[in-house]
Amino acid sequence: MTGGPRDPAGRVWVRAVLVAMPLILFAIVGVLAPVLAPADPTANDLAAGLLPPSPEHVLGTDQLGRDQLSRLLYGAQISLAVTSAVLAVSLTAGAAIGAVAGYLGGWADRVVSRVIDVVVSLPGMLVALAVIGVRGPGVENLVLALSLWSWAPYARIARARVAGMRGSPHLDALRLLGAGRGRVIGRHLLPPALAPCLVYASTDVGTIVLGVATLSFLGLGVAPPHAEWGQMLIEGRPFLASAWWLAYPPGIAITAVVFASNLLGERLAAGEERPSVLRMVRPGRARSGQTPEPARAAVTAEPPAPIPPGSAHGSPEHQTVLLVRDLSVSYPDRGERRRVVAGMSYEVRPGQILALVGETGSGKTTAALAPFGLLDPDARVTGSAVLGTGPGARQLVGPAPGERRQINGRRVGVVFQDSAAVLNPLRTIGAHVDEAVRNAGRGGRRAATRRVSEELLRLAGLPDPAAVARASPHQLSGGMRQRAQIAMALAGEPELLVADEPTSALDVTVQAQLLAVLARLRDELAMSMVIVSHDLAVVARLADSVAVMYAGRIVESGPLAAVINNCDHPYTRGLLDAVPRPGTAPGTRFRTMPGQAGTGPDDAEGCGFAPRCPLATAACVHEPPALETLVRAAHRSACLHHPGRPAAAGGRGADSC
Ligand SMILES: Nc1ncnc2c1ncn2[C@@H]1O[C@H](COP(=O)(O)OP(=O)(O)OP(=O)(O)O)[C@@H](O)[C@H]1O
Repeated sequence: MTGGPRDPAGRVWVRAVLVAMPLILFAIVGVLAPVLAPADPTANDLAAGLLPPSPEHVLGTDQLGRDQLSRLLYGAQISLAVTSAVLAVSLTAGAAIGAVAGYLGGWADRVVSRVIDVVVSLPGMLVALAVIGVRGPGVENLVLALSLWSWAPYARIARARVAGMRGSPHLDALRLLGAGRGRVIGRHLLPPALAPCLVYASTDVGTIVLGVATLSFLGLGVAPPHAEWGQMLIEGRPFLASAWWLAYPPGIAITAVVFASNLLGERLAAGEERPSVLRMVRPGRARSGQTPEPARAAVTAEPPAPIPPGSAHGSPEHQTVLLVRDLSVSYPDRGERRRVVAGMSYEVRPGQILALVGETGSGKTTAALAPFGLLDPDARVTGSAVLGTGPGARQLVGPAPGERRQINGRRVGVVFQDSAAVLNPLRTIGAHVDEAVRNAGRGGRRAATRRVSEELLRLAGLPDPAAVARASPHQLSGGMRQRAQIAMALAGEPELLVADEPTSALDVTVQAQLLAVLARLRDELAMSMVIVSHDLAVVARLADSVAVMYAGRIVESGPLAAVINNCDHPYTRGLLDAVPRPGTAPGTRFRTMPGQAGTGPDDAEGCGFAPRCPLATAACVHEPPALETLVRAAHRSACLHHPGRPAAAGGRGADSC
């Protein structure tokens, strides 16, 4: 006989059933009350009033001689009936309203979201009191009153779930196949939205049972002589000292149902909200193993052949996570517009890191953030930037703010240089990450959201996520704050992470640790990244490909090894000379580039770097150099002389890297 491995899933179920036992009993007793009750719960027998528990009356009798056990069992039936009715109304209405709003987006979504916010923020019991005050007590009015404030959380959950799926390739494919709105919502969006709603419902059972009991306790719920737990409590209250069996059994029943409901909800929510960032580590996307190595070349400037959104480019060499073409950015300047980035094209392939490097003011940050609408509002962005390929591809230049919200924080995560400016000093790190999780549509109840946040903090390399979540930003070091930012950026399971100078404010050791975290995310999650840095040493440790920028243009681009070992452009040469290398003798002076950094792509008629270039000739001043392919197709450089191309006519191979 072989002992099979223990089944953890089975144990989880056993525990869930044990936790839910009071609820299961509540349901069974509620349904079978007429069979189980030994007596009529409304039959008076004044001669047998206030009898203590005995074999004849297991839970004693009340002051009217009614059998307490029978009243408790029938009380379960009433609570169960009202709770079921309220749940049916609020879950159906809430999930439907939320799903439609999440699907439609735009103003309909905004209006519904505001209404949900208002309803959720109202004290539920006050709403119920107002409704019953207007319509009078009774079971129907009780159901109406409780449903009126119970639907909103379901609507919020369903809305978030559906909004998160709105831009998915799956839905785009359905639309392309001609599926109508009703079918898309009913068949494809509601079922996944119902799952978290049902989890929430398990907790809501306790809230509703408590609501029914409270309203009956106040004389506004189920009217006497019907047995109801809240009513039994108020009837037993004057006898707490002399006849404990009147108030204690209904009190214990209410407490048990509420506790069981909350515990079950938490348990189910833990499974429901487990972060699927971890699920991203799947064979098809992991870099390690036998998966096909994505094409190394990740940067190109020509030909500008945009992949239109919706077209299917299935082969790996055509797959891009981000495809930017002819990107230009200008700002208003003394009545005119001044370009700070001009005609820039780059692309990021799956699981690859592209580094944008250059001196300060060269336009790296602008080029990296422009596709995502993260520049100042007065920036004018033109060109094309397509996120993803196939049916899920999205044109990023020019969409409405609502559409952007579906991309930023979800499909794209951003890490900024100054974590102190990003993090609110008055909020804990956990609150920041929780918010990012909720914004990404992956929030659940508070504890479940926090569990997701802690997983994300762990993923970002923070060893004690629970303690970090409780800390304020000022209690963390710069490196830890950057990791917290990374955790926030990962909340939406992004396809692309954009990191703007993520390590520049850190000391060398911490810098190395953070680079290791980013490399691990790339390697383990096959995450694509755009890293902005002025530091070629940083880039050399992390990037798969590099685009060197000068005065708003790419001057050299290609795979990391090609650019670092066989650089062509004199500007790249200058940047490399400024990097300290291992083994350099102490006291060695590093070469610095003469002159001022270029300020913009339109400031010079010819090559922007010519005024500082040791190789510049008259032609350079008048002729703007194109980004040309060197020896290998992916390696390009914009220099008339091409010193790095050994065989080129006029080339000066000796001066190359
Ligand atoms: N809001 C703005 N209004 C006007 N010009 C701007 C604005 N933001 C950036 N610029 C200009 O755009 C150019 C590129 O700036 P960007 O921040 O992209 O450079 P960078 O290479 O990332 O430099 P750094 O490393 O210093 O951030 C600079 O000349 C800068 O002055």
